[in-house]
Amino acid sequence: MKGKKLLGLKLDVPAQETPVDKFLTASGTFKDGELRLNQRGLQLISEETGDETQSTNLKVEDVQLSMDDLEMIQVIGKGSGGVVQLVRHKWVGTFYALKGIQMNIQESFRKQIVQELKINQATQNPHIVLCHQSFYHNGVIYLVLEYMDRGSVVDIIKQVKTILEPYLAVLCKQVLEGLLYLHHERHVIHRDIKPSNLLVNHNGEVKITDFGVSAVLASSMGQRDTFVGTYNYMAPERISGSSYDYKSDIWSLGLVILECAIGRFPYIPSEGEGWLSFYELLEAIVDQPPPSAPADQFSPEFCSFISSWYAKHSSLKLHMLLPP
Ligand SMILES: Nc1ncnc2c1ncn2[C@@H]1O[C@H](COP(=O)(O)OP(=O)(O)OP(=O)(O)O)[C@@H](O)[C@H]1O
Repeated sequence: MKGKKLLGLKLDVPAQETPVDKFLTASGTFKDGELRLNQRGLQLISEETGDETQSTNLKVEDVQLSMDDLEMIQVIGKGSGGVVQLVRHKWVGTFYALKGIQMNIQESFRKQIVQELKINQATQNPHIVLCHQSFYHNGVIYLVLEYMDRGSVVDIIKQVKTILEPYLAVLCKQVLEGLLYLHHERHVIHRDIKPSNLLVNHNGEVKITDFGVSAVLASSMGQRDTFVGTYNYMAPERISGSSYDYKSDIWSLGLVILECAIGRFPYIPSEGEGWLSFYELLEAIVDQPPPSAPADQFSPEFCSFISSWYAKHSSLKLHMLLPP
């Protein structure tokens, strides 16, 4: 492997895992400064003294959910952190996606996850999957997420093989609006834009999920088996260890859009035999010219959109990509 530019690649060997109970109080609570996470959810300790008799118009999401309130319907997905299940609120009938994250990881990552949960729950935008609540139960942190009933873009590609340009324009616009919100209003980089993190519902709405928490999990897992899936869509500057910023999310989205158009991951190994190693793929992303849309299959506008995206991902501003 040539790998000159990969010198900065960081592959942290996970430190010895510490048992979960080391970070719990006797009542089964995570505490990190002002933040507390237990079966009753994520709370700021200073908020607990508030006058709880004030709220008159409670919605189900305003009442802290626990495992007892939820009926498991079926498993709908599995990620590196754990399983995602479709659940129904027993009394109200609302459906949610319940995502479990195993907390048998290092304390520093656990703390980061709790911090990220706080940002997640404060994030409200039509193009970001809503995280209603979170709670801790038997060694697992559960996120109660808005249920996206058409699954992810991975499921859509499996069904339709390729997505036509007009639909791609709609998908792209919605994801860009979500990113615009994350970057400009929340000042966070998603870090893990990929097809399985773009979810769709029956109204045709596309929403970004998994910001923050999944990036922490990805770094906590280092080179475990999930590493490949997580890093495929990384921008070259991230792989080579240079500083990266909001524009790295744009690179990843460009790759996803091209994948949706051509029906396969845009980088192909030169020998046609599959990647010899994961590092070969990383090297290709760093060294090879960025993939392009085949001119004989796509409109000139789409081809130029993709090539200008890659060419300028380090200098583009998000609003330049959005139609007026
Ligand atoms: N809110 C949701 N509504 C409907 N389905 C969901 C929801 N969240 C996740 N899923 C489904 O569960 C799958 C697994 O999601 P999860 O976020 O755990 O992992 P991932 O993004 O696929 O992979 P990784 O953990 O490596 O990032 C998704 O691909 C999607 O199909």
